[in-house]
Amino acid sequence: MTDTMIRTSALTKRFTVKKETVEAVRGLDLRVMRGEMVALLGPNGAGKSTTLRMLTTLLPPTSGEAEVAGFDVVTRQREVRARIGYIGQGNGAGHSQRGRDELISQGRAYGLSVADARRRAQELIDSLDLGAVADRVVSSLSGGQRRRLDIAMGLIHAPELLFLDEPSTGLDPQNRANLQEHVVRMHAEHGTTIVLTTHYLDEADALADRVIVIDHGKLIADDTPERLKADHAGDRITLTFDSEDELRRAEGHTLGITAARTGLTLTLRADGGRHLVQKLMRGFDEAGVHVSAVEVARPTLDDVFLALTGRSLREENQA
Ligand SMILES: Nc1ncnc2c1ncn2[C@@H]1O[C@H](COP(=O)(O)OP(=O)(O)OP(=O)(O)O)[C@@H](O)[C@H]1O
Repeated sequence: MTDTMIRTSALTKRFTVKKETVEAVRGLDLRVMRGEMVALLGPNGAGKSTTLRMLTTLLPPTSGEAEVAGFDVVTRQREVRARIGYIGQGNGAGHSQRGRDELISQGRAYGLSVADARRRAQELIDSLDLGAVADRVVSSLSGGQRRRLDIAMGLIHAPELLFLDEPSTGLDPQNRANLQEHVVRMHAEHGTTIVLTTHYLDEADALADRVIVIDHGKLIADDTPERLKADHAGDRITLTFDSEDELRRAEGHTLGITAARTGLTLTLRADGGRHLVQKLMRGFDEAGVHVSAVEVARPTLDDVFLALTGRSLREENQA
């Protein structure tokens, strides 16, 4: 058994549409170890889905290599598929069957005996808290319940590696928190390696041991959420003023730090925010500038994302 669960080397995918070539993934070198929980992040069109599709054998690479659980994704597709679970967006469970029957059929499709499929379905119903809904038809379940059933479907054959493509998209905050709790539990109880993509950076921060950021098909950062925040984004200092005039005068006393302006608010980014605020306030005092509110916030992964890609994932979501 290999300790490296995913290894890619110069993995590349080009699409040609009407004589135009799109380089969706450009020479990606990745490594994910057994038992890790890794978040793959990137703006829209960065190449996340294409990468996942290559790793799950659904799409052949144009060049480069990828191995999953020690097997080449091109020449050993069957072995790879037997070891992975893939939960895409809105696929998985159908509508007309009861949840439990969907699970059992899925288990049978993976070659489990009826008895094993039943046993495994029951285990997943218990561990994903699906007891109350397993005997209802899938079409009657809530979004959060459906998502948990999708996850159970992806886990029926006890995969070593689970790909979760935007697991909580479309869920309300409560269901999202609940789903996260289940993912954490699955990971802890079974040691399943998990690779997830998400548009919620707080989710990546809460769940992932490691965050891999890709943009324009290339890897641009790969580290723990803590180190990414420490390395790529300073504290955020927000200063609010009572009037345009106060704000304009304050702009001349920001110690040379660039300040972004929104309405009557200035936002500055710098390391050591608390210490800096004291210095700024002394400067404002001396200049007779009145500040009506001051806030210092530690950086979030969204700040890191903005620093790395020049785009905010939050803004993209709202767009
Ligand atoms: N089948 C295809 N044919 C042509 N171009 C494609 C195809 N699939 C993806 N692309 C292009 O490849 C690039 C990467 O797309 P991909 O779907 O991998 O991005 P993503 O990071 O998953 O984006 P999102 O967050 O929007 O899902 C995009 O420019 C996309 O338009």
